[in-house]
Amino acid sequence: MSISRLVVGTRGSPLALAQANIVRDRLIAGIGLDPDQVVLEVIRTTGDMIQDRALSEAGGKGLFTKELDSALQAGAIDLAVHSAKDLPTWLPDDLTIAGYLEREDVRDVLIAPNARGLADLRPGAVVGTASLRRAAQVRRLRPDVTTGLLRGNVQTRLARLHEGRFDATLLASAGLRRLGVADPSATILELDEMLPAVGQGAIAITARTGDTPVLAALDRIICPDTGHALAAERAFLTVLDGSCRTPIAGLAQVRDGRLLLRGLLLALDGSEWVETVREGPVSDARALGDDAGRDIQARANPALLQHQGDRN
Ligand SMILES: NCc1[nH]cc(CCC(=O)O)c1CC(=O)O
Repeated sequence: MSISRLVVGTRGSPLALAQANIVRDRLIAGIGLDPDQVVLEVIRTTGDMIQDRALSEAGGKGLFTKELDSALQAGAIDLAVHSAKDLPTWLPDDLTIAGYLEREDVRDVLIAPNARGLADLRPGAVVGTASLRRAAQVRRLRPDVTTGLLRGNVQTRLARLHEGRFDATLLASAGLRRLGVADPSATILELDEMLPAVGQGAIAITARTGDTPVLAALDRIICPDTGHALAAERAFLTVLDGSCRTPIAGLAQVRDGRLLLRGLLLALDGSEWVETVREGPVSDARALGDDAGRDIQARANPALLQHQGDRN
């Protein structure tokens, strides 16, 4: 069965639209559709309407996906584009992750008008972020630094920072690149100081389970190595339950059929952490992730895991 029209569901934020347009361009080039055969359908999610609270207090990641899931289930869209980072570990049975585009830069960036890195922040600096993972890793290296809630889309956060309320903020390099933002105050953070979130830098595409024509079309634009990396990272996160109140970082990198996975769990204030590394063939991706999660579970101070299962 050949495809005559594809409806791509996306959130309406500038980053979401940029990502949906990347997928749309790939579909047009990859399966030879006319531009007018691939249309974007913008869907507002609950998460887009919450500006004042940390997401961890408002109910977690599913807030960005629920409405897109419903649109897929209702047949209003044929595929949905997500930041893999914001995709919950659990999906409804009738939906599936068709795959991921080739991953962008996975690293985080420090945006600080007066500092060239974490070590260079003034004593007692205030870093704005809504990410427990970023806050914990900043405080691991700089216990003197305090963190304050700064959320909203990328442009909002940059605007608040440059108003002078914070000394610095952290953003994903991938998002800045996709938005074409080149902030002169940006310094890339290396993986040893700031391990990214599971899925960071990857664009995920979901579709209906068993929708063969759509899944076959998506097969032609997805990146298998990113799929292996994400399988390991998501298995890792699933073991630890990825509670929004537990800072967790994880990154798998694939080279020549081998996968290297790093996982990290931290105390909220960065005073304690447990890390683990697994290496093996990509065919074992899920098992490596699972194993890494269990290793952290076994070695972590139980107090670090106490928020497990909090997610609703
Ligand atoms: N939670 C918001 C979000 N989801 C994905 C990205 C960046 C793009 C990516 O990681 O692929 C961002 C912004 C940020 O963290 O700076």
